[in-house]
Amino acid sequence: MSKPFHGIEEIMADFDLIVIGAGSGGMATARRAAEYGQRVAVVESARLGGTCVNVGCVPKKVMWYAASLAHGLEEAADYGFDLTVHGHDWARLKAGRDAYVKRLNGIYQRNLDKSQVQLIQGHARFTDPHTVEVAGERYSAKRFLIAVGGYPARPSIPGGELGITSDGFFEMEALPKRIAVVGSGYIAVELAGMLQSLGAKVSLVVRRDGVLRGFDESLRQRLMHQMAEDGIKLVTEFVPCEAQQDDEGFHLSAEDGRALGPFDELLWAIGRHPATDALGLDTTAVKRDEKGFILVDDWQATEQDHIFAVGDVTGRWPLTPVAIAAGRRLADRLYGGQADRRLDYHTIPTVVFSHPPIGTVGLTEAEARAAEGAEAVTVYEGGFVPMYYALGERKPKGLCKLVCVGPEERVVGAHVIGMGADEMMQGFAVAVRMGATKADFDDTVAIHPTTAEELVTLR
Ligand SMILES: Cc1cc2nc3c(=O)[nH]c(=O)nc-3n(C[C@H](O)[C@H](O)[C@H](O)COP(=O)(O)OP(=O)(O)OC[C@H]3O[C@@H](n4cnc5c(N)ncnc54)[C@H](O)[C@@H]3O)c2cc1C
Ligand SMILES: NC(=O)c1ccc[n+]([C@@H]2O[C@H](COP(=O)([O-])OP(=O)(O)OC[C@H]3O[C@@H](n4cnc5c(N)ncnc54)[C@H](O)[C@@H]3O)[C@@H](O)[C@H]2O)c1
Repeated sequence: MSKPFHGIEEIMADFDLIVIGAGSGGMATARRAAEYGQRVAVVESARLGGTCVNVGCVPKKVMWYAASLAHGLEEAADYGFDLTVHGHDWARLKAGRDAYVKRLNGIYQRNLDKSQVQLIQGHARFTDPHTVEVAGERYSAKRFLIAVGGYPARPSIPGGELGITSDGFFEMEALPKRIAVVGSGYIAVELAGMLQSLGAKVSLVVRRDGVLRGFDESLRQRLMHQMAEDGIKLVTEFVPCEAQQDDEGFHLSAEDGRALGPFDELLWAIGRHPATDALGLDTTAVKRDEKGFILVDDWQATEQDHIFAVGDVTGRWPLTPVAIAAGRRLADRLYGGQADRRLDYHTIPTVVFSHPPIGTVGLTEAEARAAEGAEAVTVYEGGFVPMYYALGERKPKGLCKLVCVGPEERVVGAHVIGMGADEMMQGFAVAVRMGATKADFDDTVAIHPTTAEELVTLR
């Protein structure tokens, strides 16, 4: 099927654009390009929707809702409900979750059909800069988008192959009684919280002093405090050097000689690798960094002028809406006549679905001080207990913080941990992006009684 390729203008290619990977970034770009009248194909080796739909955001959020309900059941008595809970049916939850994901896979297929994007099923590999091979067939295109995402890492230590990763978490048929979650990023924190809330005894094993390095220090400390109160055992400064499994379960050994275990399950949540190894990139001019992430410029362009990359594979802000936004803007620029369109990677809001959740946008206090000088930074911070907890014993404390710079006190960072932080941050992100000052926040009339009002009443 492949045809000679002499340059973008004169070629006779099978497609205008071939997208490799039908995940968040790939699907969004393919459909947007097709809307502009391009002949588009998308190649996918697994299920439509990629990480987010199948083993990421979506099934994760279902589990977070389940965990939040578990907390809600505890608090129901404070509100007068006389409930007897007869345990939790993990298999039923998993079946419902799997069925929902399957429905989404179907919706993605229908969306491709509606957009007239051709789906090519199989693993794509470049055979030259203008051709990919999929299941023995060759396809050429004027342009390519690499949106292959990544996969969960395992440590290169003896026993690193034991246990599961986040992919395995979504296959678990039952709740383990005792589990070690190794890692300290988003995934470790989120999965540890869900497992604990649903009844597992969780040890969260981190290499350094705590979780979520890079997040604002106040949020990190508050979250670690709450995790401990909720019964999660945080094991710090533990650098695993070996994992073992015997009749009793899994065991972990650390470089300093400490040992942990036994556990019924061991979950590695230590980051993700880009899926670039088997892509045939050596037949192109596309460059990767030392970890395998594809190097792109501010326009998502690689070193090969007709090959672009978006999403996790670029190693920048590995979040679904970021992959989507970068991809859609790329299509607008290449096919929609919008020459300046590209994603601004500053001020990206994000949520950690912990218990309670974290919502954050912009600079942390430490980042602002480093960027602007300590004397230019003013910080407003306050703790609160959401009114929801007023009637009961359990009172998870929230915290919110505004990081401001300059005499005008422009808000460059907004950080919240507490009930509702997940839903409230989107709107505040708009304000921060627009350059709102502390006075703008103060001048905004509060909505009462809510958690969100804490951010406009900070003194
Ligand atoms: C447990 C977990 C929870 C998460 N929760 C959130 C969240 O709450 N919010 C959020 O914003 N983000 C979350 N993320 C991150 C989010 O899932 C990713 O940022 C997003 O999916 C990246 O999209 P992508 O298009 O870059 O890649 P992906 O979605 O990973 O899609 C890549 C696709 O390419 C396919 N592929 C790979 N190689 C080839 C090849 N050679 N040929 C053909 N197809 C190929 C893969 O099968 C895959 O379907 C989470 C991730 C995980 C793992
Ligand atoms: N709510 C969300 O939006 C959400 C949820 C989950 C994941 N994600 C995205 O997915 C990405 C990947 O998540 P992640 O949690 O896997 O990665 P991460 O990069 O956030 O965290 C990995 C952590 O593992 C630690 N680590 C690395 N090697 C280790 C080792 N050998 N032993 C012990 N610890 C080790 C690191 O210090 C790091 O803190 C995130 O960066 C995030 O962008 C987003």
